[in-house]
Amino acid sequence: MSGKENGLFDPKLIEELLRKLAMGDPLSEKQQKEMKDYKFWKTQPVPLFDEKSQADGPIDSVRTPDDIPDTPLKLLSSFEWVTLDVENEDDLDQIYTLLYENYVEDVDSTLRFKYSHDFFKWALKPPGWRKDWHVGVKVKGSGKLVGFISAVPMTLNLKKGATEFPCVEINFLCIHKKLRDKRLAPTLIKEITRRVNKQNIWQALYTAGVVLPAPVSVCRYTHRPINWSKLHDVGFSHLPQGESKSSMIAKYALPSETKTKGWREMKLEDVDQVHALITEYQKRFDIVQVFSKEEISHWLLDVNSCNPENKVICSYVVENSDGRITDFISYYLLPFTILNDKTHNELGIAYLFYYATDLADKDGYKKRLISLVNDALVTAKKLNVDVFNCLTSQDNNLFIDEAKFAPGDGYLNYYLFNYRTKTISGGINVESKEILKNSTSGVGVVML
Ligand SMILES: CCCCCCCCCCCCCC(=O)SCCNC(=O)CCNC(=O)[C@H](O)C(C)(C)COP(=O)(O)OP(=O)(O)OC[C@H]1O[C@@H](n2cnc3c(N)ncnc32)[C@H](O)[C@@H]1OP(=O)(O)O
Repeated sequence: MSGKENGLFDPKLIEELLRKLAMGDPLSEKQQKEMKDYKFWKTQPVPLFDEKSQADGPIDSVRTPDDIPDTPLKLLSSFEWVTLDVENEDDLDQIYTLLYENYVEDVDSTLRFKYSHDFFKWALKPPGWRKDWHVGVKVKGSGKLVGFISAVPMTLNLKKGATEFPCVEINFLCIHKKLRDKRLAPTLIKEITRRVNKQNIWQALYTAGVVLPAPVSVCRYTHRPINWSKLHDVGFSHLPQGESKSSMIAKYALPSETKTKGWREMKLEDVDQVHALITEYQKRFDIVQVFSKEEISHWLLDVNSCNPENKVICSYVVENSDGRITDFISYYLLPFTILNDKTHNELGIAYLFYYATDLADKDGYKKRLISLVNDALVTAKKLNVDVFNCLTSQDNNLFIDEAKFAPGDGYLNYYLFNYRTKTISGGINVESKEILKNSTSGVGVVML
């Protein structure tokens, strides 16, 4: 049952919110076009829809960086390629402005992603990051940034260890609203591909709300109100029939303190143990990111953050009486700015990130996940989070109901560039899109 159906939310407003959170609409006819209509994507090394089973592996013929042109594709004479420097505050401001004003679809939007410089530094500067993978298009003369795409390095592991290769994660593709539908996106995609190929990397992972040829998996967004009263104030949650405001507030109330014994914030000294824990835990999924210890420090602790007060990533561990770390859980914060509301100017939003536990027994495992997530919700509330999101990826389906997450209308499609493999369960029924209760997904990788 979706959040809309069970009367949790005001249908129109919440649908719009969910779409923005998911960066994509529920499947519309326009999106379900045929392969021949994907003028750009049909020329790219990606799997077709409903492909007859073929052997797993790269789609393109083998090439070397020397086979790749040294210079970028030509742009119209009024535009130029730029490389953005995420260590330079002015460049960060330009990325911020482009995304703030254009990453959300509707012109009259009252919500904007409240990106921060810290968020970009975290998202765009993991170990091994390259400046020339932060690609922009500017208008010559005015110097205005009108297009952006980024790649960050990662190691991907498929099929429970059977295949492992270096690849990139592509994110933040954005084109100024006034330049939409002019085929600039394919140009940016080809340019980032060229720059990545020059480094002898031939595969990429990316997610999108839109349907493109052809998803390796699809997950559904779910949402857990934390501050129901505020969500109601700003018009995102309506009062279901037969309920009172106080009954809704009581429904979503959380304890003031965490309950798991040994729960505490993750520290730098925990990196080795957390690295071992997640490496073991990830073996249960079909598509995962392989982390180095350096990457764990970056993604879970944001060790290079200049502003520890302005948290982007929150990670907690459970340490037992022997000093052993048995579990960890993390989430990242990306609030919305609310425009035109007299009382509230920000909506606090958390996204579940990575977690792991060493508990193997089946019943205990589910209970453990529920208590970890509930404790994460308690900590998120203290950080002024109003709604906590998670996908049907990982083993999230085991706690979604119990921790009071409601399915949304947003879906996230996962794609591999230049790699073919069998589709992976995203924790939902592919036809009905219903969440598979008590059945988990094969998707272990979490994308921003
Ligand atoms: C080895 C290394 C490989 C590296 C590269 C790996 C691939 C990376 C792929 C990128 C992963 C990005 C991951 C993220 O960041 S997902 C987030 C995407 N960004 C947004 O949704 C922000 C708001 N929207 C926009 O800024 C624009 O509408 C965008 C930029 C999305 C399209 O601009 P515009 O609306 O002005 O269109 P066009 O005329 O230029 O181009 C039309 C063509 O573009 C295809 N299109 C539309 N949306 C997407 C999309 N989200 N991924 C891939 N392709 C997309 C579309 O099907 C059509 O192709 P075809 O239907 O004719 O075939």
